[in-house]
Amino acid sequence: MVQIAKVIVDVPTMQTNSAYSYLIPTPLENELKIGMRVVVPFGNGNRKVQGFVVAVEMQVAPIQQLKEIDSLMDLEPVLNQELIQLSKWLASSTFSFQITCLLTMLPNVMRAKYSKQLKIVDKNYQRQDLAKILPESAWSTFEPDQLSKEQQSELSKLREQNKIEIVYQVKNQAQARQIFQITSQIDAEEETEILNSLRKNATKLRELVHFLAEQKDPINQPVLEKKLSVTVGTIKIGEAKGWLKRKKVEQYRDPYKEKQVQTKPLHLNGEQQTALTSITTSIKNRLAQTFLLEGVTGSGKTEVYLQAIAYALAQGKTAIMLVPEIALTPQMVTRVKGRFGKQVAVLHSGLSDGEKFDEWRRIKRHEAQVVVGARSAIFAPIENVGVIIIDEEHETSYKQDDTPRYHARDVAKWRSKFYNCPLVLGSATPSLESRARSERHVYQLLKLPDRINGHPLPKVKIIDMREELQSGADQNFSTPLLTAINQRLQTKQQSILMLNRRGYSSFIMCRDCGFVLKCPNCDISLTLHMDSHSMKCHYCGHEEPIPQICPNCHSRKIRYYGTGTEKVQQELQTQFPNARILRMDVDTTRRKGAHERILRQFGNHQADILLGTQMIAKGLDFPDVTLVGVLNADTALELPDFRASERTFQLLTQVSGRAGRAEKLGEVVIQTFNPDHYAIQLAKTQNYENFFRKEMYIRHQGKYPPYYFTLQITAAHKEEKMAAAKMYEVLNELRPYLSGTAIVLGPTPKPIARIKDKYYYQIVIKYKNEPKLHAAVTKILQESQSDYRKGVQLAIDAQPQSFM
Ligand SMILES: Nc1ncnc2c1ncn2[C@@H]1O[C@H](COP(=O)(O)OP(=O)(O)OP(=O)(O)O)[C@@H](O)[C@H]1O
Ligand SMILES: [Zn+2]
Ligand SMILES: [Zn+2]
Repeated sequence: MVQIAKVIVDVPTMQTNSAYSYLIPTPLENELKIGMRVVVPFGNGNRKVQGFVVAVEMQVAPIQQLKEIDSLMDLEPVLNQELIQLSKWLASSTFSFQITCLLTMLPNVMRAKYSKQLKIVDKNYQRQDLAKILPESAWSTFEPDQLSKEQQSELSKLREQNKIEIVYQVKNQAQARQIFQITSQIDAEEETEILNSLRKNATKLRELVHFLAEQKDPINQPVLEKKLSVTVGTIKIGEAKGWLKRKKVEQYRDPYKEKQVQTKPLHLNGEQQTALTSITTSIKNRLAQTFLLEGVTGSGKTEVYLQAIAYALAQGKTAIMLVPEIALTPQMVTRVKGRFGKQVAVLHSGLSDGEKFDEWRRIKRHEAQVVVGARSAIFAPIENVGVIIIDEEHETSYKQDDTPRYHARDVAKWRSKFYNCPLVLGSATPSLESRARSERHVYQLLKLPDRINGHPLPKVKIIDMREELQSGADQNFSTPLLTAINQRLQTKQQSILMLNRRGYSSFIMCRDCGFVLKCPNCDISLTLHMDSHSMKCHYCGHEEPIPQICPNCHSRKIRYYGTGTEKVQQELQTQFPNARILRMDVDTTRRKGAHERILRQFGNHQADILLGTQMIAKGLDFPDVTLVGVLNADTALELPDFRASERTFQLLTQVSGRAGRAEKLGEVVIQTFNPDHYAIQLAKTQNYENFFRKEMYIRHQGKYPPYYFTLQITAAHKEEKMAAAKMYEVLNELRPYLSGTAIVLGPTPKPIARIKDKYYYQIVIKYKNEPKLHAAVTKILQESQSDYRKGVQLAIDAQPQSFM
């Protein structure tokens, strides 16, 4: 019998979902664990590649010669058994490779080529002893694959005993920042004695002694320095006299170190209480139930989440809470941290790699019990989960648009089953899929139909821009909107204005020949940006100077068309010279912390108007905002997509919900060229239930989700005919496996047929029940590996968010 490790290898050009067997070298037999990364020889040339150990088995000595594990990349598992199991399911359900899924679950620093260091973490463990195993010179650029198996084994044991660890050297941030922690060595009795021995005018020393006599808990040196305004010198005297002990401790980078205001649970209203009780009952009874919490904007969903988390913690469990990408996170993080303080770990894309890694380690070491984060936080290495919450569950950002193309909701469901804990999906405008599932009692529907304290929903006015323009109004601002803004300025209330297009104007056109300046790499017009004085492509980032004469006919009559946030800001300022305007879009929030700053300024009344793209539509809770204006409600409606109405309704309802959340009444003005469209009409009354029924009818007619499942397959190539040919080939291969009830759309070019100099062709399959489809597509995926060399990229998206 021999010990065999099953390893999923990382070979990008030859990916497979099956694990390879490797012999475990004797010195590593006890140290190699499932979930560690290893270096193994692979292929004929015995090239060294990294891989994940996913199983360890005893086998009768195999007939063919097995290769040996080369070395351990980790001294401890980086993924636990649950996550390894999850990766397998994820690979299958998203048609991707297991290695891609495993890597997706790790923080960036562990994926990239950062250098590693060996650190002693147990202060009782001696440097000399470690030096016996490995010379100190090898600690700072620690490369496990350069070591003998015996050395690796020894180090692994030390890690297990928590004496050492591997740290990653993150650019310009020393890994694991160290600070001194101070522990008092004196008590009240000694205080008098010591004070008597000190000179009267040694004020600082006396203060220090007095402080130490009362301070029982360890305190960080910087905090102490500030508190007593003493110098390091004074503290060192204290150390020399034996009044205190100083010890180096690791300080995590804390992106939210500013003091959080501690908040207490609010007294719930009846509906909140009913919803909470359903959830806590599931937590208590360990039921993997999915709840859909449908509550109008401002109905207090967040408070229900917080109390459900509190309940889970009280039961000795942990919690995961997902929030949509970054825009919403600052306010939400503040609210969760305000309730649970240090127990919270935050994971989202706004953090640096180092910060994310620190938070990830805190979770892994069970130092954090609540994880709040964006999509990928669903892979947090947290255990013993008691409740999972997905706020704004309808948000598209929960679906990753690159491999693995997973939806966080599906991963959450898997983990909820694994831990037998409830999953709570919350929204004022649930996705049609989720709402339909609650109709069939797959999910349990919980409703919060009213705003807190009986505050009414804001009054919504729909403005027909066709009429407005005929009566000579401004392009961007109707008379009623201008009047409403003016009123707010007079009464010192705040306004939020949304325009779903950034930049200055959406395109430029020659009035003589109709020429529109397009991106050379994509089938899309370039957007004018005044602040950078350039034309930019929002798809590939291409940038070029603003043309003064038409490149086509050399006419000088080049005009700007369409409006972006930049131009509106300028016009708004002209209309209201004294108004203080903040702009929030991708361009103004590129820098780290910019989001937080803009929102803080608005919250502090340093501005009257917050103007932005859809980024400002969700989650914001500012009591003095009484006006919300939507400058153009039609941008989403015009897209050739089956979800266009759903997106429009959701966006309008969400953004309307920002108005009148506290005592003062709210008003919403929506400008549109399609005032009769049902998505806009129903957003007027914010009647989700009516919208749901109407939209379900239309989806049923069109055979779209949630009545049908969908699968999108896309081929990309530099040459259009190659992309098209591949799609026809795929379709021919699939046909025999499809039943007569499946509907195939395409092959067709994508609505934007060319992006970044590649042509895209797609097919969409709509189906109800196709038992052979999964296997057939998996096979096509495996075979497509060989197309890589021909430059054809195949992408498979199960249940895509749109067909665009
Ligand atoms: N039981 C309660 N008593 C008093 N105030 C409450 C209660 N529950 C929530 N609130 C307050 O009401 C406001 C709206 O609540 P919250 O932000 O949780 O609503 P929401 O449903 O999550 O909103 P949205 O979906 O619009 O983001 C908040 O300021 C919150 O502090
Ligand atoms: Zn021209
Ligand atoms: Zn482009």
